[in-house]
Amino acid sequence: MSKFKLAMIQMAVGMSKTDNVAKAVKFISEASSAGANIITLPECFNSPYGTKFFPEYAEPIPGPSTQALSEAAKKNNVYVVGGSIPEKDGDKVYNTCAIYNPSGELIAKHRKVHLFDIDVPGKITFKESETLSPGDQFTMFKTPFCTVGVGICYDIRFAEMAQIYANKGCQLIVYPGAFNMTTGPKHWATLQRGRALDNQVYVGTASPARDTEAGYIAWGQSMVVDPWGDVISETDEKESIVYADIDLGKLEEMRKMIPLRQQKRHDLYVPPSLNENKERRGDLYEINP
Ligand SMILES: O=C(O)CCC(=O)C(=O)O
Repeated sequence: MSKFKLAMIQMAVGMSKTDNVAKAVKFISEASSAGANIITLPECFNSPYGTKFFPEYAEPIPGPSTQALSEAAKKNNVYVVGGSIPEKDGDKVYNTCAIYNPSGELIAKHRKVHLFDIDVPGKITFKESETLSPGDQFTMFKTPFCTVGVGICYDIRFAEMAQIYANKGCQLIVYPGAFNMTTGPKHWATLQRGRALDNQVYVGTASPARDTEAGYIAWGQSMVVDPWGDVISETDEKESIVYADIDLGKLEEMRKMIPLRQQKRHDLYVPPSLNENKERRGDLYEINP
């Protein structure tokens, strides 16, 4: 099954959690009717994006929002990469993506590992760490179509993470994300094309639709990039579904023509301290064809 259809849902997210979840379920059903096999929701699909909202909207996994995703995955016989929700675990809140298989089983959970703490004076200051805790694991899952790596939004800026996913066999990396009106136009597409080109993988992103009335205005422009770095499907700022036909044959062909994976000088990239630690080095640079 080297060909499949990927859908990235760009949905408007409002103040009502119930409405947000109902909308996500409706979009999953629509994407499935259009033939999608793997469907990704945006970051924070059940809650407005903002540090004050995270604790208020947080719930455990499983909980009502992810239970709805589990049922939608099963009913529509699809993989659902559940964007993210504020996840409550004890006294901590994480920005977490729950992933369901077509039987409705939770097969993986990614807690955003790099928290979005930036300060661009006069433009945007945001500090997720005010209310969120970071995850401490990378997350991959296997499907009959391909192996998928998961990152959330700011995670896309960290090239090593994508490289580790690719080295461990991922052919697709998905990033539910909510870039903003400052970094969106400057970095969003470039980062995706960079991650795709460096690692010769497909990259897909799903953003909330833009709401100019919101406290945090998401950029939108969900897209899918192929291993050549070409944007093969994208949308503007409004609600919509981005579909892409993924062809792993094209990925393999590209990797043969430009054999970066065989040419990498792993012996030169590793700092001496790591070089002595074979186990850790293997973890970083193990190649999984
Ligand atoms: O990296 C950026 O510019 C935006 C990141 C972001 O919005 C997020 O991590 O939620």
